Amino acid sequence: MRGSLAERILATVRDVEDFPQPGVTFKDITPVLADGELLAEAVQAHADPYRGRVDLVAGLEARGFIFGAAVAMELGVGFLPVRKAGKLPGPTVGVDYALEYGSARVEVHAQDLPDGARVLVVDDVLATGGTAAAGCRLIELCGGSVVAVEVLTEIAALDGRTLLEGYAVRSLATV
Ligand SMILES: O=P(O)(O)OC[C@H]1O[C@H](OP(=O)(O)OP(=O)(O)O)[C@H](O)[C@@H]1O
Ligand SMILES: Nc1ncnc2[nH]cnc12
Repeated sequence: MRGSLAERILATVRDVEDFPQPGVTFKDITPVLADGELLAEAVQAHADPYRGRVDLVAGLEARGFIFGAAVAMELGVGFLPVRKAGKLPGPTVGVDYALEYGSARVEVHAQDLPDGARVLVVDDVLATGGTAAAGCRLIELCGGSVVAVEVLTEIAALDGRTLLEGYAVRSLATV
């Protein structure tokens, strides 16, 4: 018998030990991308609660671009790439944040985010929550309002929801 969407996502995401550095168990979502049926179901599940409720989908680099752009198309709205530092030609607005393995900065083209836009933030993995929290802060700095944060997979032990307190966070599959 076919399992639930969450069970099938968890069975498909691949654990890679010691990547990108010793001690980290990396959640590799590429097998989900390779499964056309599961990918379509995941994108639809991400989009369903937000039909008519968002003006823009923001995807977090890099894997959030893949799911986010697909969700934006499913919702019939535009897509805003939230990029790592130095990738956008600008002018940009940016926020620094800490990662499970290092630190980083995310940036957007604020002129592509209309004032007051209702934004859905999409990524593949929620770990410490640093990336998603930085993305949410960035959208608010630019005058947008965050409707929710959608992730394919949440690593509950890393407690990402603490950094995202006050935001609606939904994960399709939690480990
Ligand atoms: O909740 P956090 O602890 O912030 O971690 C989650 C983030 O980490 C991964 O991206 P990564 O920074 O590895 O970048 P990449 O997608 O460009 O490889 C993942 O795709 C999320 O964006
Ligand atoms: N363990 C992990 N797997 C995949 N992406 C991550 N981002 C931060 N921690 C991660």
